[in-house]
Amino acid sequence: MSLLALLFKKSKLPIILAALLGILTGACSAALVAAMNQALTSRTVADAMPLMPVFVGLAVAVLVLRIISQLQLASMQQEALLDLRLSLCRRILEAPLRKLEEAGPHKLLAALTEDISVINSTIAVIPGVIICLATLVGCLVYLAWLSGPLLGLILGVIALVMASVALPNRYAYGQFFKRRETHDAMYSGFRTLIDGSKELQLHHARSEDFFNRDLKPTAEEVSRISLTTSKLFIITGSWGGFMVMAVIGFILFGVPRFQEVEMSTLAAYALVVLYLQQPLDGLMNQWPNLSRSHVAMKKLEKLGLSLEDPEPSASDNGMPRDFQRIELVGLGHTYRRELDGASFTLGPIDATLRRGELVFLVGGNGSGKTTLAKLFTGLYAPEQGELRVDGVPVTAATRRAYRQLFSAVFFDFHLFERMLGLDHPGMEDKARQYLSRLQLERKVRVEDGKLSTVALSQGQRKRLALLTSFLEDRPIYVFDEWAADQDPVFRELFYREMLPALRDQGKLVFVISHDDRYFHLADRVLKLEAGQLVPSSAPLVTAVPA
Ligand SMILES: Nc1ncnc2c1ncn2[C@@H]1O[C@H](COP(=O)(O)OP(=O)(O)OP(=O)(O)O)[C@@H](O)[C@H]1O
Repeated sequence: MSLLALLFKKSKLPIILAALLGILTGACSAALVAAMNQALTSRTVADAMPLMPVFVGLAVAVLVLRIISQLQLASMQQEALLDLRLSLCRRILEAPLRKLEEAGPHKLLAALTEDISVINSTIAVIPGVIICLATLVGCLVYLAWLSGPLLGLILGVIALVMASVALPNRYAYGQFFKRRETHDAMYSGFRTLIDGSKELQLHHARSEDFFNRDLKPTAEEVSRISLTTSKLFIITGSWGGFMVMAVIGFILFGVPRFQEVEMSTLAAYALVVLYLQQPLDGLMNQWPNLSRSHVAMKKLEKLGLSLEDPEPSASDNGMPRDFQRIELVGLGHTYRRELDGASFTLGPIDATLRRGELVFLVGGNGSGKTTLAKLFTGLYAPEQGELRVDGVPVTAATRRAYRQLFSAVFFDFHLFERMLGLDHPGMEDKARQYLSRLQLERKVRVEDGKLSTVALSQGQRKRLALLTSFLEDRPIYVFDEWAADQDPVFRELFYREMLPALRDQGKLVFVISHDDRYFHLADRVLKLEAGQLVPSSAPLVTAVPA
């Protein structure tokens, strides 16, 4: 969808109003040039004098209309930009996790910053473009009134001029695409620069290698393409200016060869074309912006983050919180790597998990535990099989509601400073109790629904993530190697007290673990090997169920 179409869809009335004002401005501009022409072709100065009030009136009308239409579009521009930004953020919030993982954080970051700012700068020029177009049309109507056949000739020449700049502009559009792709690579470099700062600072040769072979070439490529397109637009812009002169030359010296025209008509034509130079220049100068925004829109669409109105999302409610069992029926997922064609397949997995159960999921690195947890929690839509809650299948329409049954702390968890969505009465008191139980009360305070700090050790941050998860009070808990970076005291607390306490509250507790010292505490142990459930040799296993 083009930017203009999108804007029109989002704010029809302001756009129509601004366009009408722009058209009126263009019409007055054309009338102004007609008045100038009439004054210039008057036989005496006295003959021209009655035109003065018309001229002044039109000049003031153009001024006032231009200001009103620009102001109108300026406020619409900010509204539209805010709308675009927020709808992109909402798109990301609602996009399937797999899609976001496939895109990668650098591409999302580039979309949020680069594409949105390009679209913003284009919205900023739209008022000018509308006025230029309206002036152009108004002047053409005036030319048609002066002489129809002559207008036909002029339009032919203008079409030739447009064709001569269309090809280089097309090439520039391709270059914009290339530059935008290189931007993604540059953002990926920026992420490495920030996320890998410890590793880069500890190894000078690595840091130099990264700078010279990764970062610098992509930054240079972006700069090279930008320079090429800038040069191209400078040349086509100047060429356009030259062609206006060529058209005037054609009017003055070429047209009389083809047909008989009065010199006064030719002079009027030359004057109008000269007057048109400004809007034509304006249009030519805005061309790069329009092309870049088109590329940005295409890029957003490619990411699957089209800015059109999102589908109405399913309600968060509608899943019975008092369910008794969740069934995993032939559940499967495959990761495919485009580069080398390698793939990993999890499943088909069949299992039944019940409320009030403490289930451990174990297996070697890369056996598919986290992937299974993502399928189980509804973060991934199953490619194969389905989930059932008390026998009722989870569908695309109910998946979001299904996810609200879960509280999870993944291995790569994110800790929010604010207790988002948890402002129920007594929350802060409860949080303080958990803080003391997790021995964090001297490090962190909870005030106004906010943690006083999250700048803590990794183990402490994970304890805070656990606290948030307890406050959520959901019927199902998923912990992905939570205890991996805890000291022995907290491991004991976690496995021997906290998990059984959750189970005793009737929660379904699903724990990914490598801590074989605690496997015997589970009601059941599910074991994964190369994406398949296999019988587990861990103690106290009550068979892998179907
Ligand atoms: N986002 C992803 N894109 C592509 N492949 C992935 C992705 N995540 C995991 N994989 C592949 O899927 C396989 C299973 O990964 P998963 O993270 O589920 O294993 P795991 O059992 O949790 O491993 P670990 O114990 O190391 O955390 C891995 O071999 C990996 O190659």
